Amino acid sequence: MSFTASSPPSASRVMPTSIMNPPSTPLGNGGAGSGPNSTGADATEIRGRERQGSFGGSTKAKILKPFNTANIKILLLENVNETAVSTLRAEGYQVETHAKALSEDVLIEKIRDVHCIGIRSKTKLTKKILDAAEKLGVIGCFCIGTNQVDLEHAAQKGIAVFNSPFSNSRSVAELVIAEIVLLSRQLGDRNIEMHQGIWSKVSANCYEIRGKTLGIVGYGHIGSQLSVLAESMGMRVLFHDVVPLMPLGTSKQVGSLDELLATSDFITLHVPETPETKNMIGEHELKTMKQGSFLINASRGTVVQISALANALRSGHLGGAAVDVFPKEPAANGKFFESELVGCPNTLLTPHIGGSTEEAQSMIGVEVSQALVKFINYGTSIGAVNFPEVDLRAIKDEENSIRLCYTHSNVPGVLRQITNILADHNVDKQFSDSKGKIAYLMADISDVTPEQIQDIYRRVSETPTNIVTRILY
Ligand SMILES: NC(=O)C1=CN([C@@H]2O[C@H](COP(=O)(O)OP(=O)(O)OC[C@H]3O[C@@H](n4cnc5c(N)ncnc54)[C@H](O)[C@@H]3O)[C@@H](O)[C@H]2O)C=CC1
Ligand SMILES: O=C(O)CCC(=O)C(=O)O
Repeated sequence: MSFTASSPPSASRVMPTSIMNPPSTPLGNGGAGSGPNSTGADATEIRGRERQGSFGGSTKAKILKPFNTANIKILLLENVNETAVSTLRAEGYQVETHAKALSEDVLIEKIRDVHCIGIRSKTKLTKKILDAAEKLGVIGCFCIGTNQVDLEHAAQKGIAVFNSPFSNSRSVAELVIAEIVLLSRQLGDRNIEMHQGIWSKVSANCYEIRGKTLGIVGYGHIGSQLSVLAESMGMRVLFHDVVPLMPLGTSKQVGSLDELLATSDFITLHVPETPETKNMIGEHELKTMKQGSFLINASRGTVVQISALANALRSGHLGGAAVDVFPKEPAANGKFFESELVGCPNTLLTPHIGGSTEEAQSMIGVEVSQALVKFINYGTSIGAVNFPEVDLRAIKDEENSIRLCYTHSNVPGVLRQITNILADHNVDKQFSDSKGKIAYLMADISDVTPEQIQDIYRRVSETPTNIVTRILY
């Protein structure tokens, strides 16, 4: 593709190369129809769309996008909600969907030439898989947890990762409330017996939850929502968290995990998967829990040692457990599930459905797909979990203005290089931030000719600290 002076007057155009190309990708490899003069079917569609941000007053904000959005390939796995599919297709992107997670081999093949991938909790985006991705610029986790992605490696490759921090929190909290009642009344076992034709009317060891103590481990979005719901049902709420947090209602933060375990009738886990939470609940912790108390895990499978839990249930030390997440989960519906917990007394097992409600999935689909569109079209990284968060006011709707998005190594001297490159241009506004080893700079530049755009692109992408350079216009 080449730049000519006769670019269409208001068609959105983007960087001189394909979107999120690796630094080594040569200029102009966008393929047929990807140049600024191309009249891709999406170009007219784009013009009518709502504009990002505003300048106030009557100044028109320019819609920035990759020039030919039909060239952008998005791979959505694990039955990502239709709201996401339609949002992304409405942008003109090519969207391929799969109901299941893919095997590693197939994923490596598929990820090679996509610019964006959307996953839920099953797809592991490891270093090996990320290294196979030649054009990947952004990952959408259509869930809360992001432990399935090698976040640091992604950042080092200039790949931003977005998630939905709280769209399914309420769904998880409601499931846990249901489980507290089910465990307390041994409903799982009664239900199994009835389906086997066994009538077993018992009240021994069945309790109301009113007045009982709920111990929440991890008082974040889910834990705190649960706290409110549990108190409204008459429970006393205690919690343990690594940071001091404002207790909601009459709940109380306790000094240690052991204190919480020793004083609660129900323990529920709502921590992320981290090195610190791996095997957080093992033999010692289960022994510390009260005789006849209950454990609920809807966080991540690695947080609980399954053998120790199975022993505590079979020995009768625990009165029951509800487990939604497992160290090894089948890749798809219909696949065989096995666990030492199968057959344990008063044990509710669910297939990682904490966040699986129509409401949550629909909200997640909208939230994450919008973040992806903003990153692809405008470079906005607000909300990214592994990336510096950068945004700028909308760019003025002027023919010759561009946005430079530069992901680079976070080392001294970079801004001096960029300032030198942009020294003779009119930089309207600029913002830069860093996170760990990488930094991200966004600059809006006006009054640039196509030749100058090429020159800026070339000089910035050739800086030794370059990770990814994009120019949106
Ligand atoms: N079963 C399911 O379908 C779902 C599971 N989840 C899981 O639940 C987890 C929690 O979700 P949110 O409440 O939204 O996360 P959050 O980030 O809002 O809260 C997590 C809390 O855990 C605390 N924490 C971290 N490490 C800790 C430690 N070692 N000890 C004690 N507290 C610690 C944090 O300080 C924070 O307050 C997610 O990371 C995800 O893995 C989330 C949604 C659905
Ligand atoms: O619904 C999913 O696939 C995953 C839910 C979950 O575990 C999360 O949001 O972290």
